[in-house]
Amino acid sequence: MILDLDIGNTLSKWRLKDADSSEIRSRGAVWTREEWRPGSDIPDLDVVEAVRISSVAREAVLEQTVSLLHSRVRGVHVARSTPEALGVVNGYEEPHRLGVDRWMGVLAGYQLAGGCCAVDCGSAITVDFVLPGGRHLGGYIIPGLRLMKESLKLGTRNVAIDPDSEAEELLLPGQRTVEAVNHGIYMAAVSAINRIYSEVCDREGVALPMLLTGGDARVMARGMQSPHAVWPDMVYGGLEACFPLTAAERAGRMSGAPRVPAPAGLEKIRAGLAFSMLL
Ligand SMILES: Nc1ncnc2c1ncn2[C@@H]1O[C@H](COP(=O)(O)OP(=O)(O)O)[C@@H](O)[C@H]1O
Ligand SMILES: CC(C)(COP(=O)(O)O)[C@@H](O)C(=O)NCCC(=O)O
Ligand SMILES: [K+]
Repeated sequence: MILDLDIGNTLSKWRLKDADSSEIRSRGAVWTREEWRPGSDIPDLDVVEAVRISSVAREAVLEQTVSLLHSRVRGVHVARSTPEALGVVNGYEEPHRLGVDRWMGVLAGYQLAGGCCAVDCGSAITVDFVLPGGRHLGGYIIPGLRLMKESLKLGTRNVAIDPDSEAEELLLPGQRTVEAVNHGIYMAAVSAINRIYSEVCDREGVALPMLLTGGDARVMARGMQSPHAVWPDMVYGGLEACFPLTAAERAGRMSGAPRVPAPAGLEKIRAGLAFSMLL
């Protein structure tokens, strides 16, 4: 079995992949914490022959995790952000500072779709662009839905929030505090992504397919104006592409990859942008 780990700021996600059949056998998530030990909520390492890790947690957490794994597993592969990989040139001035989960998403997106807009809706929402030739432009970082809610709670006296409720009637003005917060934050996040996408496509003169991942990908997808696909395993896709271990991976196939969404025409994107400027 191959154990894939995606350690985010909120949740540490794992999945077990059969090295022979390439099938995903099980998956789970635990809160990201200081220490990571196999236990009831974490898979049994006896069946694991290789581990692949993407981590944006504190370096000490990663080091501890890796040393724990090294004593039990033969192959431990830790992903790093690099200046170039798999035909993509990292757009950051200091490439190693790009969050490795973003880099994994960009590499997976490029392998699947060529140029694309990769959106990761987790603790933070990140929007990254890579052009058809493989040039990563860099991206945008905004607080995720939960962080936005928590910041309101921290910074105000009378704003009650419900961290677990999702906005439903998104466009309506809220008539209770919780509703006003949910709708406001949802509008802030989806409007930002829609605008960023249109502005960058307009500027670069190319309509790019949009791929979404992360804990809030599904709810965010409902507000996207452009054709898009949700790919829950996009970060894992980057790990597969960087460290191919199975026959399918060596042939370039990534588990759970969606069909590439056909983007709207550039003219339509530009028309939408012009319309939004008039409002
Ligand atoms: N059951 C859940 N538990 C925790 N967070 C959830 C859950 N469902 C959705 N979320 C949302 O997903 C986010 C975490 O998504 P994830 O992509 O795992 O983040 P990260 O990679 O930053 O750890 C939370 O901030 C929250 O908004
Ligand atoms: C932007 C992030 C916090 C997103 O992390 P996540 O929401 O997935 O937990 C992470 O990619 C990160 O720590 N990046 C380093 C800074 C950067 O990418 O510029
Ligand atoms: K993220």
